[in-house]
Formats: sequence, C-alpha cells, structure tokens
Amino acid sequence: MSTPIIAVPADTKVMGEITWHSAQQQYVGAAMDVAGVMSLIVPAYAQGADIDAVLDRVEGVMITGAASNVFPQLYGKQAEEKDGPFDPGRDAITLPLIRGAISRGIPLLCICRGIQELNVALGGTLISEVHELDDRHDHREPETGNRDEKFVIRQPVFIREGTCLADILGAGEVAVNSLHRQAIGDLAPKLAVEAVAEDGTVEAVSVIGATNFAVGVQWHPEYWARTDSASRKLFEAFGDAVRAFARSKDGVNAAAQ
Ligand SMILES: N[C@@H](CCC(=O)NCCCC(=O)O)C(=O)O
Repeated sequence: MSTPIIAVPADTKVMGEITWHSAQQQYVGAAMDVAGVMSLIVPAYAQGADIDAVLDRVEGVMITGAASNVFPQLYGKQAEEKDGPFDPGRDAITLPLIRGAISRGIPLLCICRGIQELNVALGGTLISEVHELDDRHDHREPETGNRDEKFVIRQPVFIREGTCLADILGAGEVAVNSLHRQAIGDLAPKLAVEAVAEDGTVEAVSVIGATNFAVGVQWHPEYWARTDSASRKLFEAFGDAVRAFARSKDGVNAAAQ
C-alpha cells in the first residue's frame, strides 16, 4: 500500500503584494513522522473549489490550528474587528471538508482552530476571548518566549470515561498545551464532549455516530508528537485509522475491477 494521503487546509498569508496559501510544518511534519501519512495542502481558495474532488482522493482529513478566527457570522454572531484576524477563504474550505469527511466516514482530526471549525460546521457556536469570562482561565499562548515555550505542556485536561480519547489515552488527567483565545460555546448537536479543562472549557470532542475516527482537540498534539506520549498516541491512532480507511478503499477499488 502506498503512503496514505490526508487533506490539510491552507491558511491565506499576505506578504507584500503576494497572497500565499500555506500550512505549517509542525502539522504536516507530525503527520508524516508520527502518523505516517502524507499531507495534501488544499488551497484556501473558495472560488470553484470542488471539495468532493479532494475527498475522492484522500484517506484522511486534518484541520490544523491557526491564529485566525472563524468568521463570527458563520455561527450567527455579528463580526467585529476585535474578533479577528479572519481567514474567510479557509472557512470556505474547512467547513465543507469537515462535513464531507464525516458523511463519507473519512478519518478526521481537528486541532485548535480545527475543533472550533468542527463545532461551527455542525451547528455550534464559539466564545470569543475566553479569558475575559469571570469563570474561565486564560488559555492564550504565553506572551513571551520562543515557540517551544509558547507550546509548552502546562495545563491539565480531564478525559471522560467511555470516550474515543479514553480508548486512546485512557480516562482521567492528561497534560496539554494551550494557545487559544476562543473556545466552544454552544456545543453542536452531533458532538460529544470528550475532555474538559479545570474551568469547564471544552478541550476535546468527538462526532456522535461517526463511522470512523472523528475527533477534535483544543490543544496542539502535533507540536510534541515525537516526544510527548499522549501527543504521539493521538497521532498514531489517527494514522492507524487513515491506513485502515485506505485499505478499505483499495478493497473496494479491487472488487470493482
Ligand atoms: N485562532 C483561534 C485558534 C487558535 C489556534 O489554532 N492557535 C494555533 C496557534 C497559533 C500558531 O500557530 O502560532 C483562537 O485563538 O482560539
């Protein structure tokens, strides 16, 4: 079997007069080095985008984190400049990618912004500036330090019994990193909470009734996927699901010949 391929959405980056469509190495590198799958970066270019054409050709979908926020009107909230930065091109690609992966049973891993897109794609809402709420902690990235220090593992989350994550990591407390301003507000009807933070912030979800791996996490397992046990296990489980899906596709294609 050839190396399975996963779809990874690009972010739009404007540098000078040039608009780039790019994905960060921390995601695609962890996908290859730990999950054992190759990333196909999908441009965040909505015009003429054929998501079905992408989903016909991949064996998994990984929705990455990003500094940009989901456009508020996508979950019924009036957009204000303070809620930015925005990346509407990415939103236009990720929401149908998520819905299509779920409906086709293609393994889906959603990370940070990705769990927020998963919730919005399925009808939920987001909280902006979680740290401004009286009963919530500050989940934003540390203001100082290098990238390793920004992604440092520093926060306990509590994985619930009987969940997909409990099958992978075991139920109970797991230490993770935290770099987000927004969080899940109203949970989408088809999502189940898999883990929460000490202040009740939803830290992981799974899709109810999903026919394959369909998990979202608010933290960043990609960053320490090579060295942190919980991060590695999550990426390995995603890779295993992608390879199983690829084998099933090969079986279907062989039977059709
Ligand atoms: N913008 C959202 C999601 C945050 C997120 O995905 N962070 C990734 C870290 C940014 C980076 O790669 O430097 C929010 O703020 O909640």
